Amino acid sequence: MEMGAELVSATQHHVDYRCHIKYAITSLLLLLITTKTKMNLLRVVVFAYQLLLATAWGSNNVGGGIAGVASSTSGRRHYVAAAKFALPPHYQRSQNKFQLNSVPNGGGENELNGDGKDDDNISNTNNEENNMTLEKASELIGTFWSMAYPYYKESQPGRRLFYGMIVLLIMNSSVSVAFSYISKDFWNALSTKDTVEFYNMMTKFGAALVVGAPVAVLYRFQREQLAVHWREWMTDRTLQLYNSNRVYYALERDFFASGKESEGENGSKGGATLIDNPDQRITEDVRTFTAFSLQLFIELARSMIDLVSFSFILYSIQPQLFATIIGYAAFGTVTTSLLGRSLLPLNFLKLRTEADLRYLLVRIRENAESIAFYGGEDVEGKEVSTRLRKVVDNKREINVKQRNLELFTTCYNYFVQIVPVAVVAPQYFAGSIQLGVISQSVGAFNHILNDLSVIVNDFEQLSSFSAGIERLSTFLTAMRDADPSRSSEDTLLALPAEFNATSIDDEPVKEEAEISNESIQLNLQKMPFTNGDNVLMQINQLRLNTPDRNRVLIDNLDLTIREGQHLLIVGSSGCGKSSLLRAIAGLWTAGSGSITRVTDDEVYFLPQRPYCALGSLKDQLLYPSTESLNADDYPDGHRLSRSHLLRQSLTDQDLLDVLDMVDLHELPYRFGDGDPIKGLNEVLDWGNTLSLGEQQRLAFGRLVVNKPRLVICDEATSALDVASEAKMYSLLRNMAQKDLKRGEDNKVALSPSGLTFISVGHRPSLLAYHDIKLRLNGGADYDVTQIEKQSVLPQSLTSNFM
Ligand SMILES: Nc1ncnc2c1ncn2[C@@H]1O[C@H](COP(=O)(O)OP(=O)(O)OP(=O)(O)O)[C@@H](O)[C@H]1O
Repeated sequence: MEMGAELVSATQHHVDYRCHIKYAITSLLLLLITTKTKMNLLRVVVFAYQLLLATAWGSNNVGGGIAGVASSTSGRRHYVAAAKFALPPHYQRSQNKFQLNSVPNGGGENELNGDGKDDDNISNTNNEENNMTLEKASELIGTFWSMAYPYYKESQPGRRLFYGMIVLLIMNSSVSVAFSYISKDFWNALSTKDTVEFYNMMTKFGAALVVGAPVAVLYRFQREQLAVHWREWMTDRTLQLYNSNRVYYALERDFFASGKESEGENGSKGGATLIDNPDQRITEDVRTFTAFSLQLFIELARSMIDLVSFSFILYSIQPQLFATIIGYAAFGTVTTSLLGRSLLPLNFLKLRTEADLRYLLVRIRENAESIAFYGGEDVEGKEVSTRLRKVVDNKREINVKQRNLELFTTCYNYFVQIVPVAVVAPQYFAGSIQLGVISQSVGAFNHILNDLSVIVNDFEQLSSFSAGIERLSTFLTAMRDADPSRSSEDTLLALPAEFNATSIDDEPVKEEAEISNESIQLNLQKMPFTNGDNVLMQINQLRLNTPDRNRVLIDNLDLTIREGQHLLIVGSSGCGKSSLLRAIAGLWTAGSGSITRVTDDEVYFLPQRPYCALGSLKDQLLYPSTESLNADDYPDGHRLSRSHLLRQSLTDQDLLDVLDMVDLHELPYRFGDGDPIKGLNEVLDWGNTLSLGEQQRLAFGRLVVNKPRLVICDEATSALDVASEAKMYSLLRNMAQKDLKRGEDNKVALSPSGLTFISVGHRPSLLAYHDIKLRLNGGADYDVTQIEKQSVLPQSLTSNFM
C-alpha cells in the first residue's frame, strides 16, 4: 500500500547512512533552475511548502515544535538504526533511489570535448580529465540544462505536466509528513495505553488514507506521463535534427571514412567529432536522459525540503554535530570520487561495446543471404566472439572497480552509526544531556546524511548519467556541426531556420558542409537559372576528394548540362563516377570548386540498388513523396516538411498504369491474389521480396510519379537485360520529349517541361540513349564528347512508349 510504503520508506531513509555533496549538486541545480530561468512559480511553490512545514511544526509545539518533530522521528530511526547493526554491510536503498536499471550510459572523454583533439584511445583518457572538478561539474550542469530546458520552454503540454507534477509532489510530500505525525501520535497512544486516543488515531489514519492514497497514485501517474511525453518530444526533436539536411549521412560518412568502425573506436578526426552508434543515442541515451533527469530532480526537490528542515533540527540539538556532518560528508565525497573516477570511462565503454556487438548481429541478419552463400558463419562468429569478449572484459573491470568502491562505502556506512554518538557522548558522560537526546541526534544526523548522500549512494549511476549527458551532447553538437544550415551559436536542440533546406528563391543557396578548409560549394537554384539557355547544372573547377581527403578523384572539371542534353558518364571502375554523383547530390563535399544545379525537389537520384521503404507497393511507387502530411500523426512540436508532398493526386488506376509502363503490370496481381488494388496496398518487405531487376524497374516508375526535371542514374539498369534497359531509357526519353510536344494532357501527367538525365554506366548500349559523354580517366584527365548520330534508339524497343 502506498501510504504504508511511504512510512516504511521514510523510516528506511534514516537507515540509509551515506554521504555526499548533494549539497553541491542540489544548490547548483536549484540555483540554475531558479536563476537561469524564470521559474518563479517553482520558487514560490517550494518556498510556500517550506513555510507550510514550518507552520505545521510550530502548531505542534510541545517543548518546541521542531524538537518535537525530531523526537517523533528519531525514535523510529533509533529502532531501525539499531537493527541495522545486525544487518550485513550493504547498501540499503530506499524505494526512491535512481534507477538506471541495466541501461548503460556513457560518454567517452575522447568524445566529450568535441574540440578536435585526436584522443582516440579510450584507455588514455583515464587520467586527470576524469576527475569531476567543480569546473567540470558546472560545465556538465550547463550542458544538462541546454538539453533539458528547451522541452519545458517550447512544449506547452510539457509545462502543464511539469507543474502538475510539482503540485502533486508537494501534496504527496505533505501526505507523508501528515502520516508521520499520525504515526507518531499513534505510537504514543499505544505506549501510554491511551485507548481513546488510539482509536481516534486509527480513524484519522483511515481518513488520511482516503485522501493520501489517490494523491500518491496520481503523483506517480503524472510523473510517468511527464517522462513519456518528454521522451517522445526529445526523441522526435533529435530525429528531426538527425534527418535535417542529411545530417545522418554526413555523420556516417565521416565515421566510416575515419576507419573507426572496424577498430571499434571513437573520437574526432579533422575537427569533426565521430559518432558511434547514433541509433543507440537516439533511443537509449535519450530515454535514460529524460527518465533519470526526472528522478534526479524529484529526489533533489525532496531532499532540499528535508535538508532545510532537519538541518534546523540538528543545529538546535547539537551545533557541533552540524560541523561534523559537513566534514564527514566532504570526506566521503572526496574519497568516493577518487575511488570511483575510473568508472566514468568504463561506463562509456560498456555502452559502446554492447552497441558494437548488437550492430554486428544486425549486420549479419541483414546480410544473411550473402553470408549463407559464402558460408561465412565462422568468420562472422569469430568477430562476434571478439566483440563479446570486449563486453565481458569491460564488465569484469567495472566489477573490480565497484568492489573497491563498495569496500569504502560499506565501512563508511558503519561509521555513520558511531560518529554522531561519539560527538555527543562526552556531554552525556558529563551528565548534561539525556540518552534520548543522543537518539534524537543520531536520527537527525542520519537523516541529513541521507539527504547529502547522492554521490556515495549512487556514484556509479551518477557517473553513468553524467557520461550519458556528455554522450548525448556530443551527438547533438556533432549534428549541429554537420548541418550546414545551423551555426555554432545555435542551441543544441534548436531546429534549423530552414528545415530541409531547399531553395525556393531565385537566390542560390550555398551549402558549405565541410568543417575543414576546403569544401565544394553547392548552389541550388530554381530552374532555369540561365535565361534562354535552360541550364540545369553547371560544374566549375571541381576538385573532388574522397571523404578522408586522402585522394583526389577528379580535378579541374568544368561541365554544363542544358535541358534536354542527356549525359553519360563513363570511365574505369573506381575512377570516381559514382563519387561525382555524390558530389552533385551534396553528399560528398570534400574538395573545391562549385556545383550549381536545380533545387533538390527537381532532382531524382536512381542508385544501383534502390531503397525499398517499409510499407505497401503503392508506398514504394510514391517514395520519397507522400500523399498527405498530417500534424496529428507527429509528436507535439514536430515541424512538418512540405517538400515531399506528392505534386499530383494519383488514383490507384494511375499507379497501375505506371507499373505497366515499367513492365511490372503483373506485380499487383501477383501480390493481391488476382486483385491489383489489393496488391497495391500489400505491405511486404519489398527489398527482400522483389528481384534487383524488379526493384530497378520500380525505381523508374517512381520517376513518373515524382516528376523531377533532372534524373541522375547510377548504374540504375545494371540488373536488367538489354531489352529491359532499352525500355527504361525509352521511357526516360519519352518523358523528356512528350511534354515538350504535348503539354500536360496525358493520363499520367509527366514533367511539365521535359526531363533530362545523367547516367553512369559501363554498357556500350547506354550510348544510344544519351547525347554527351563524359569520360573520366582519373584526376584532371577527362574529356567531354558529343555522342555519334548512329547511336539511335532502336525503334522496335521504343514503339511501346512513343
Ligand atoms: N567512403 C569512402 N572513403 C574513401 N574512399 C572511398 C569511399 N567510397 C569510395 N571510395 C573510393 O573512391 C573511389 C571512387 O569510387 P566510386 O564509387 O566513385 O567509383 P566508380 O567509378 O563509380 O566505380 P565503379 O564503376 O566500380 O562503380 C574508389 O577507389 C573507392 O574505393
